[in-house]
Amino acid sequence: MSLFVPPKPAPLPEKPGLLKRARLIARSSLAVLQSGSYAAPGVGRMAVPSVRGRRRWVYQVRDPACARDILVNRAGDFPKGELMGWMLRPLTGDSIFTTNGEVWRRQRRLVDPALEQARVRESFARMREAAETALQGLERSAGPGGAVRVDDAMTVFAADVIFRTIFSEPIAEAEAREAIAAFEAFQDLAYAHGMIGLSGLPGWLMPGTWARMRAGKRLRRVLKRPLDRRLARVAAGEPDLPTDILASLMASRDPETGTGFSPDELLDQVSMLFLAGHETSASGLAWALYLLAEAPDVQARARAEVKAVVGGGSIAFEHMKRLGLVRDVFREALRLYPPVTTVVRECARPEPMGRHQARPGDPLFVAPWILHRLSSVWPNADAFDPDRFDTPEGREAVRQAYLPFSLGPRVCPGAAFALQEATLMLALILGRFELTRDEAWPPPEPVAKLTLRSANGVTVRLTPVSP
Ligand code: HEM
Repeated sequence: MSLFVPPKPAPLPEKPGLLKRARLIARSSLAVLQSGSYAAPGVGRMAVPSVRGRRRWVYQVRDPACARDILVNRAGDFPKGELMGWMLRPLTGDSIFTTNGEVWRRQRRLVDPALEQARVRESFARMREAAETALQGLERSAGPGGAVRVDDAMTVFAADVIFRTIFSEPIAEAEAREAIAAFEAFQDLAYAHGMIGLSGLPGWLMPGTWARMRAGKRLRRVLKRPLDRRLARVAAGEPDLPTDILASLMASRDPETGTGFSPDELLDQVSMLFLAGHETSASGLAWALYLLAEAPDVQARARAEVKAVVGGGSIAFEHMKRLGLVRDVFREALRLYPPVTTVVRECARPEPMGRHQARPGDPLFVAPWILHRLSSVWPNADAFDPDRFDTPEGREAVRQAYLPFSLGPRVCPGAAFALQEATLMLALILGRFELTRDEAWPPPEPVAKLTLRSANGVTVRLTPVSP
């Protein structure tokens, strides 16, 4: 069986000048990652323009052992940088995503119970409602064999899932549009500001700083409405309140200090869950659908699995663990197209990085994008091969260099949630449609901002299949 090998983005031009480099990085952080090799582990570095006179280096970590040291073994020595906090603060406040030290540890202790396995199981029915709504939308936009922008459809779906599982209410269409538009404006500016910020330019001098703050506020307003409704119901002592992620966040008490989240902190955490939980899942799903459309053999086998497991009835939580191939399709999409292409940390003190000496404050780009494609670790690294997870070589490669959800103490607490929502959505789509390439659509152009997207969207033809 021949495997589908998606085209890799073009490598960086040989020795681009500083301005050209700045333009490439402002468009996509893949420019930093693509400057290194996909063949062998290593740590590279790239100069970025600096306004502070002294040359600034960004380190590109594509060595599995070094990545593990930074994220797992010595995580405390490589905190998140203030630049990321500044970039995201207008949307997520001082939430778990950007804090460090004791503040982060307390937040993590309070957030973990909201996303633990049992709660993910409880969320299944709400995820299925959102998936059914998304399917109806796909049916309407596809018609027979029509081309559909599946990246847009998956963004609305993932936003709806987050809304329903946090608040136990669907997101109204107008609110979804408002939230997604605000988020997109925010993400473009936040990314550009983060990259420009590497140069040391103060935020108040960057064009678009106010627009980023306004976009963050707009999105927070959408999320504050259902939060206020719930706080009012709790204050009124209403019985039978929903048991959902918000209820868990409100009830959470830090076992060490006995404190819970204040209403302002709740808004920060809810906004952070919206940011961390919808763009990433939407990105992974869109790439998975693209890969399935290009790999008819894998698609047919995955559809047969769905039919064998679910039969003609409604999909249930109990089916999830038997949808192994569908799940591996998603895991393989996360390998080739990790939604978080770069996990960014900084040095707290001088550190040897490969052949170089990094200085305190130097940014480290730990790169799932490259680690997942290292030809010295992954057999047939560039091919779409979901069966690899079932082979001894594949399992070894996963152990060494598979980190779509990061690793260590700051590993994504939403991983089980994301795998469940994606397996469910893919299974429902496979049961309802055959996916084929849209010949009018040029191959996708991966562009990494806060998450990995395709510059020209992801379009797939959907043809209804008989049940
Ligand atoms: C395919 C989907 C997802 C992917 C690929 C993903 C990936 C990641 C990665 C790589 C990180 C580490 C970022 C860093 O350290 O800089 C992270 C952190 C995080 N993710 Fe996810 N994520 C996904 C879905 C979700 C979902 C659905 C939720 C919540 C419902 C979530 C909540 C979080 C939170 C709260 C953090 C911060 C953890 C901390 O710093 O302690 N993620 N995610």
